[in-house]
Amino acid sequence: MNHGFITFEGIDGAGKSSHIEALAQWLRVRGREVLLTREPGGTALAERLRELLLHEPMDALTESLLVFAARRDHLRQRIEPALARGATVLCDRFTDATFAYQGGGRGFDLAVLGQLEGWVQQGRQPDLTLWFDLPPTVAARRRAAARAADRFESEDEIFFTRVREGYAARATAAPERFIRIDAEQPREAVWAQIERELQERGW
Ligand SMILES: Nc1ncnc2c1ncn2[C@@H]1O[C@H](COP(=O)(O)OP(=O)(O)O)[C@@H](O)[C@H]1O
Ligand SMILES: Cc1cn([C@H]2C[C@H](O)[C@@H](COP(=O)(O)OP(=O)(O)O)O2)c(=O)[nH]c1=O
Repeated sequence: MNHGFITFEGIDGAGKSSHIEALAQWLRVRGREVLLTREPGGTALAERLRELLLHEPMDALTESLLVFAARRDHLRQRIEPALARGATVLCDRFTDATFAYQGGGRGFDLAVLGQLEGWVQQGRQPDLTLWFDLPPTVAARRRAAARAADRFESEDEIFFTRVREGYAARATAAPERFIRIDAEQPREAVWAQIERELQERGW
């Protein structure tokens, strides 16, 4: 039976948060220890950096350094120890979000992001990435109905189109770990796809 590191990705409003808890339950009833966490965040330090990232104005390099600083702390304090004891880690966003938002959305240098990724992760990559993909217009409609926008969520459709392209490029570069979830479907169909994809892969 598979275990390891699963990440959830997609533009804001794609429906990730609605399914991550359901997947945690699905794994727990199958006897797995599950760590449910998120980025930026997951440790006291990283949650403080998250507050700054979501609300304080800053340039794309500062943003990139802060998300990777938060990630470093999160990996060392929580993700790596959980994987070492055999738990399954479910993380709401990880480095693909940095390539999509800072790289795609903000247009920041992908080569620099690749170097930071190498330093911070020392080769660690998710075993599986569920990419919730849908048109930015649909996601914007869902967000508008659900919550007040933070610094990223107030960006326009062009920004989210670039973020989506950033995810698509990461998926093309690592097809073995990416699963594209059709997030435009009704909730039940999204969940059915997630369950099917995991079962097919022996999770
Ligand atoms: N498949 C779906 N169809 C319609 N609305 C959805 C679907 N999945 C989630 N939603 C709604 O869209 C909003 C954003 O979902 P959320 O899970 O917070 O997205 P994310 O975590 O990806 O930003 C919420 O109000 C949620 O109830
Ligand atoms: C992990 C990560 C997130 N982000 C952004 C994307 C999201 O808009 C925001 C927070 O993500 P998220 O937790 O999905 O927001 P919410 O709680 O509102 O659903 O941070 C980056 O820009 N780069 C990153 O590396």
